[in-house]
Amino acid sequence: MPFTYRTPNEPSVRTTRSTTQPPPYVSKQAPRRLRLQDQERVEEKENIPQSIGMPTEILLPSVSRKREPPLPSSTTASLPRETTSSESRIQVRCMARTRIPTPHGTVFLHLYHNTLDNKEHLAIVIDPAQYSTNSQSIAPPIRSRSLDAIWSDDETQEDRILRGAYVGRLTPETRIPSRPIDQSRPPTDVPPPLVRIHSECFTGETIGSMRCDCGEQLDEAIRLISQPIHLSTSSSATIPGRGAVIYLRQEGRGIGLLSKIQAYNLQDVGHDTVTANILLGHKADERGYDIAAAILRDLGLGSEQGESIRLLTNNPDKVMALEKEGLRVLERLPMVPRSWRCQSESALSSSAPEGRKAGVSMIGGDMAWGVDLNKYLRTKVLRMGHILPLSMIDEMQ
Ligand SMILES: Nc1nc2c(ncn2[C@@H]2O[C@H](COP(=O)(O)OP(=O)(O)OP(=O)(O)O)[C@@H](O)[C@H]2O)c(=O)[nH]1
Repeated sequence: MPFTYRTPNEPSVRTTRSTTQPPPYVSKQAPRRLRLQDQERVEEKENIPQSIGMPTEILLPSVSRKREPPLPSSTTASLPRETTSSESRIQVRCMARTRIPTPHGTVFLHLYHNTLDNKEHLAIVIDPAQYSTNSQSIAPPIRSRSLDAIWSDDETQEDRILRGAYVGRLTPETRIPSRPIDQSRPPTDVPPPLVRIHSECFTGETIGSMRCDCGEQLDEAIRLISQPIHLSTSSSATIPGRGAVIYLRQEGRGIGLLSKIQAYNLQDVGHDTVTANILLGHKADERGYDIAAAILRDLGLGSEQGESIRLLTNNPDKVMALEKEGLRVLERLPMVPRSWRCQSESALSSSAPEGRKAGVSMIGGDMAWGVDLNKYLRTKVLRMGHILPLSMIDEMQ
């Protein structure tokens, strides 16, 4: 008996299936925008305040138990007065920041809460000059306004250190709490920071799946942002690389891991990544970038008061979404798959299947290549409008 996947707007598609299997799958998960509308209606009805109120648990003996206060006025005040998009509503707060050593150098992981969803979105800030003990950087430090704000009158130095509101290095001997930062940034000759908006991909980033290029892209973004910056004023002068990866918890282009796993099975029976989403009752892409924009503003990146940004992406939607949010994107830089750039036979391992190299797609790993990935990349270009030269991949066939 034929198996029919029904979707509200699409004609049904038939594949073959045994009669002993369960009834056809119909996704009960509405597209993201509809879900958010529903959530807003419930909030309005129940008059739930749009502040973020989570308790701060004790982690240090000297830190007192406190409720998290409402968003600091500095963050709210940084929002433009006239807004047409969601930016007037969404507020973010950096709850904690810490140093993470990586194969590409030191990064600062920032964990954010927001007033739109209950996910913990992240910012990976690459600005090692802040960590350096000996240099006075000529570039403005990339810091979170909400993290550096004073959260309450009785906030102690220990509270601030615990949540990462410190400057320089944190050591057993050195603990220098940060101060609230000035909104304005003096203009500099330093090139605008590199920024990537990255969407969560458990399969690609955690278990090294080569169905997609997500793991490699995350690694490549951190690597690129960490590269020293050559200053135009002098051919030899460089400063440490600086920028940020905004890591959004929008697994599977916003459809969630369950649906993405089902979509992979649809891909194995012959559909591409776009059709698979649609057959499950989703849109090809259900992501939003309003939270990313709010986080960037909080970091002083792309906002009126901050620096403009250079965005690492092949996806024109991301550039448009940020510009619609009022952010200043000076330039788009492509994310060309490593295997496309490194086409010689010797560059592809002969020992591993499909040219896979050890550590591929993990942070600090090598390049990914394979039949599934090839299909995925092609579909992104041909059906999702991603800007990549397909001629490069064709030369590899
Ligand atoms: N639904 C679905 N999501 C996928 C699939 N493969 C990867 N993803 C998700 O796709 C997201 C990444 O989006 P991509 O379309 O690869 O790239 P992008 O972020 O739009 O564009 P770039 O900035 O150029 O990388 C992550 O959330 C992944 O979990 C798939 O086959 N189906």
